[in-house]
Amino acid sequence: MEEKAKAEEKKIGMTETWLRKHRLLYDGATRHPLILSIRDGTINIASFKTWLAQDYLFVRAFVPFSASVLIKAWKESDESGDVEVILGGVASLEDEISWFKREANKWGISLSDVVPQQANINYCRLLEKLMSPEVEYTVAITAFWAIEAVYQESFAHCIEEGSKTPAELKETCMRWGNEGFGQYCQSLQKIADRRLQKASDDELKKAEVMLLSVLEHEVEFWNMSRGNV
Ligand SMILES: Cc1ncc(CO)c(N)n1
Repeated sequence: MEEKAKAEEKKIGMTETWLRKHRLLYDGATRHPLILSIRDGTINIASFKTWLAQDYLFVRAFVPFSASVLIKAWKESDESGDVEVILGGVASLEDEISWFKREANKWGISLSDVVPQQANINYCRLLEKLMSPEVEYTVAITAFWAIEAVYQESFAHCIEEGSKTPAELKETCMRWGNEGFGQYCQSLQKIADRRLQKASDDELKKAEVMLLSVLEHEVEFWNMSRGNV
């Protein structure tokens, strides 16, 4: 059966259909060894610091990307509520950047000296491609949702009952693992599903390929911290 029909029959969204189809890759992105090591308390702090420093650079690039999704929503969306949801995300990035600065300070990391690693450069390049006005809103919002959802699922796993996450890493996990962020991700997923339901086959294909690309970049991003293990 065609995927679109499958999604309609089971009354699940296109994004969920894709996550089931690409389960292995999704688990690779959300249950990475770095995340598992945070959860079981065996994390090497040097790995954490590498991730933190690299993610600060990523989030700086994520700001203009988020703004570009906001512009696409304003121009192309069939529902005005999308703008508010995305605006909420854009607005929270100022606090997020301040948090990265405080957290880096706590760990003795000088952010101005951080050099982006290849996986980070590659991921930021993908964000830049997505900022192009030629990229459809449906494709961009699918990527936006996936990027946020991977962090939500990953860090929520570290604060679940039974996890042995070290106390000094709990705040980091709460940042993306908290319920509010989870609800925000669900709002993004709903928008993506609504758009994908109306999308052409060509757009659907592009969005699915983009989802896979995001997941692959997320795995590579976590892998950067392996240099310290
Ligand atoms: C690499 C990466 N993916 C997703 C997020 C969530 O915004 C982040 N901060 N960094």
